[in-house]
Amino acid sequence: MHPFTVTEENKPYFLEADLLFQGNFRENHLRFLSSSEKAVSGNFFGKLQEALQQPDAPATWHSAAEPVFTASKSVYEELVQNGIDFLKKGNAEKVVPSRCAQVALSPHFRPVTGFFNLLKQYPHAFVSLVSAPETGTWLGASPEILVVKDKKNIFRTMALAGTQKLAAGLSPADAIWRQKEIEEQSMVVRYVISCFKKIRLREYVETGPRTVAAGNLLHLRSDFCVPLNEEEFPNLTSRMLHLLHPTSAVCGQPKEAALDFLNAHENYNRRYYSGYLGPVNVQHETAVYVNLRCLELRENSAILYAGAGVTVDSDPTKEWQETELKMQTVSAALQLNTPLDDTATGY
Ligand SMILES: C=C(O[C@@H]1C=C(C(=O)O)C=C[C@H]1O)C(=O)O
Repeated sequence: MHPFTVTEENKPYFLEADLLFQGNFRENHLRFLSSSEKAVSGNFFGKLQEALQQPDAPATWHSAAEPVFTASKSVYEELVQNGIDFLKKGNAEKVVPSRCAQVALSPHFRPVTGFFNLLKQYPHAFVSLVSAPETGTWLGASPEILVVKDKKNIFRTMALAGTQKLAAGLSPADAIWRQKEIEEQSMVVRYVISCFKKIRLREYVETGPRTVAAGNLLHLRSDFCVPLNEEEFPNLTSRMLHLLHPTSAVCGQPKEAALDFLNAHENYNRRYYSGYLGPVNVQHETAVYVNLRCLELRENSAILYAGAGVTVDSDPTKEWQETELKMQTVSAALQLNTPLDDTATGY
């Protein structure tokens, strides 16, 4: 779990796994990787079932004490307008201002049920629930790969940007994009290629952009893949991870100028939102995702986070609406009074 920017309050944490299971949540469908894991799992699943069967027992999770600075519509629109003015002066090409909003939690809320709700609704997303004393508790359904290295030693990353609402009755293939979104996404493509260039890697395969659905939204996505040759490019995955983060999809372009703008104007702590998370070197696979479409749990509330790519052609009210739509992705997890549904848990 890695924050957007590393500071005294926001540190990266490597959380070591005690248990890895693959398959359906129901124990008879699980495949354990070792007998010791099976023993640990008995205890883990027993406690989990118990907690889920007693929805009125007091719920506890790790909750951070950081102050919360939410932005109203007018404050966020002003931030976007500041971003547009900053870009018009020629300081940068793109900035990604973000904000958070706080919503009350139902006393029946259970993080694990929220996790399963997200899993059911977004079968193609990276659905995660992380709870640790150091990070607090985060729940999310990310559509965006930062770096992947699969079992076949293929490296992958993507350029995801440009957002529109998925209209009822239409499929992603019917989407029509404006120049603003096409340019915004092509900046992310150029940024990914510039990272490959920094390490003199020319053998990547680029496909797209094509329209993809992520919950109620559509994005433009280009995919990059590199068959890994460890001799020529040792540690490519970790080198690319450090070069890519924060990408121009969540920060802006050029990176330093965009970061300066965000540090000076965003006026809140992103914490782990737009940082990254995911399994590292688990069974020879690494899958690190950008921490987007996420919420953070506090004692009696949830903090929703979202941002929007701003270029000189942006309209502050439309960018506000975009952040509202992005927040809806994960707030879907907050309708949590439904009992655990077995059919929702296969992955
Ligand atoms: C910044 C976010 O999303 C990113 C920004 C996008 C955009 O500006 O169109 C689209 C997808 C993500 O790369 C977010 O979800 O908070």
